[in-house]
Amino acid sequence: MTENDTIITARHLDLYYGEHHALKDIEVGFARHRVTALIGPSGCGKSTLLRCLNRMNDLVENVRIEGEVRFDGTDIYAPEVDVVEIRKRIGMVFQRPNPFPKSIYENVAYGPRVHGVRNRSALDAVVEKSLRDAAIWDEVKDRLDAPAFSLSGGQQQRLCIARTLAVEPEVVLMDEPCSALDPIATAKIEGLIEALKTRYTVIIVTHNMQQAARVSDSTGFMYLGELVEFGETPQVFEAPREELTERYITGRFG
Ligand SMILES: Nc1ncnc2c1ncn2[C@@H]1O[C@H](COP(=O)(O)OP(=O)(O)OP(=O)(O)O)[C@@H](O)[C@H]1O
Repeated sequence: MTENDTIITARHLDLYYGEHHALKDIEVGFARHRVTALIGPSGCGKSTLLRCLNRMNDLVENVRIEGEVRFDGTDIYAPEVDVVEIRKRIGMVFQRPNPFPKSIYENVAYGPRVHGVRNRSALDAVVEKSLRDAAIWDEVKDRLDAPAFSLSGGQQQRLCIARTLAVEPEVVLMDEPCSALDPIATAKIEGLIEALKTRYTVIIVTHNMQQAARVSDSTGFMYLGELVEFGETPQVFEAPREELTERYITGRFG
């Protein structure tokens, strides 16, 4: 992979929660306009790695990060970096849908407003586009003023994706976005992820190996804070190079 194809690169990345060494010398490049899945047993560091990529771990007390994360060549941990700008360009969708206690419209308009869009027709346009891109426009277009909490869980998650897309990120990080959803809502989000990669780079943490195999182009397998294997998804699932990976994906673990 050339530097150009890689949008985010981690080099010699170590993370400590107090004494606990949660990420160990991670070296990885995430490809632009592709979907990358991070898999591995509970507690192996998937969410921690994901949160390092847009500095979400800054919000955690007692955390120490060493090494480098570069986004389009810029070291995102450099002192002069504007964290708000980084989180705008690298958005995040969480495990449980977390809409604001506001209307559907206001949830999506919030980010663009914070970033300076004031004009009502410009906001209307961005709200419609984001809801369309998140494949929920048809379901909500006649009730944009209804509370976000009146939507189903799956709809709320797509609304949260629309809210993330509204500030035009380049990368969308998803931390187990389907774990609180039923199979139908999950299928909708998986279809959406496939559609998003033409314009965005998606990095998704999932417990669900079938989901990783279905949605991703590349897969990273983590174990005890290390990135054990990283490669094209069919290779990782069908011909893993590492025995640990093979044991995990065939269910012969522990
Ligand atoms: N805020 C925190 N403070 C202290 N330790 C933490 C914190 N967050 C995570 N850890 C620890 O770091 C390790 C990695 O956690 P992380 O949540 O990244 O794993 P994970 O692979 O995403 O797990 P899961 O699949 O269960 O969500 C675990 O041992 C966890 O207990």
